[in-house]
Amino acid sequence: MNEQSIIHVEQLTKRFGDFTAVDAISFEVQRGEIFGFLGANGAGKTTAMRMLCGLSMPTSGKAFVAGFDVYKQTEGLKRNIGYMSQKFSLYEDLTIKENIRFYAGIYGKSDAFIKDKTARLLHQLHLEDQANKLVGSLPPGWKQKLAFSVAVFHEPRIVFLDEPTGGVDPVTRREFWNLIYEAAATGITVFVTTHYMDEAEYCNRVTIMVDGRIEALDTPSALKQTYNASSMNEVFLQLARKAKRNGDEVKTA
Ligand SMILES: Nc1ncnc2c1ncn2[C@@H]1O[C@H](COP(=O)(O)OP(=O)(O)OP(=O)(O)O)[C@@H](O)[C@H]1O
Repeated sequence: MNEQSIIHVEQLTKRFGDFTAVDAISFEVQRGEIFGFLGANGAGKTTAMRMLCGLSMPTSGKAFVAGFDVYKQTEGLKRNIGYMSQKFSLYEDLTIKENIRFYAGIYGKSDAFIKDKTARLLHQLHLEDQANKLVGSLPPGWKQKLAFSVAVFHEPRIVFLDEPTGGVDPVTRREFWNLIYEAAATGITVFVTTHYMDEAEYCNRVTIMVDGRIEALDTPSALKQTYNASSMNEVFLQLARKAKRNGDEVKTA
């Protein structure tokens, strides 16, 4: 395992019965990288990410995240990562401040840490005047920015983002990516799945999954060169066209 890698994955596989959702994938992610995880619907992105977060047991293969073994050290793993999905939402009937306190409390942060960091966070998001407003009253883009900030509040070594910007407008998506860059600049590694190809261009390296396998992995510029494409969208279409799955298979859990 490379000294600098924060994620090390070797032949990682997940089967549901006879169906192989993730098929022997291998890769490394370096500390501080913004690592994009792309693929058509049903390619296996969420399944792979859930295994890396210690939420789903692999069928076979190896994976270490922040030095923790995803088979045996899931508690340590969960304490050292942040996670945000499109479906993850803050508690709408709690205020902004209460949400922050609730999630920070889960990670066992001290009162002094929570107080100081909350003040800095509200300032960064320009939400000082709204701290006591219910989250349910915020526009969707603000909820997403707040959800991201809460996911990295405990200063994890790596944050997993599963389609974090689904359904938000391009300006808000751009602002969201500024938050991602700020987090990466503090040394947090970012592992992000997205369907937006402009966002793929913002990543340091990008993986494209097709039918459970890693079909390509490189920097956006190297991928464009390899596939003789002018945009990541073109690269993606060339690869995703090979897919036989359509993502409509029934999810059982
Ligand atoms: N619990 C499960 N039981 C059976 N099949 C599953 C289960 N979870 C996922 N799958 C199947 O595994 C495949 C990969 O699904 P996954 O959700 O990982 O894809 P994805 O790349 O994240 O897709 P999307 O972009 O639509 O979220 C799909 O065919 C899906 O139907």
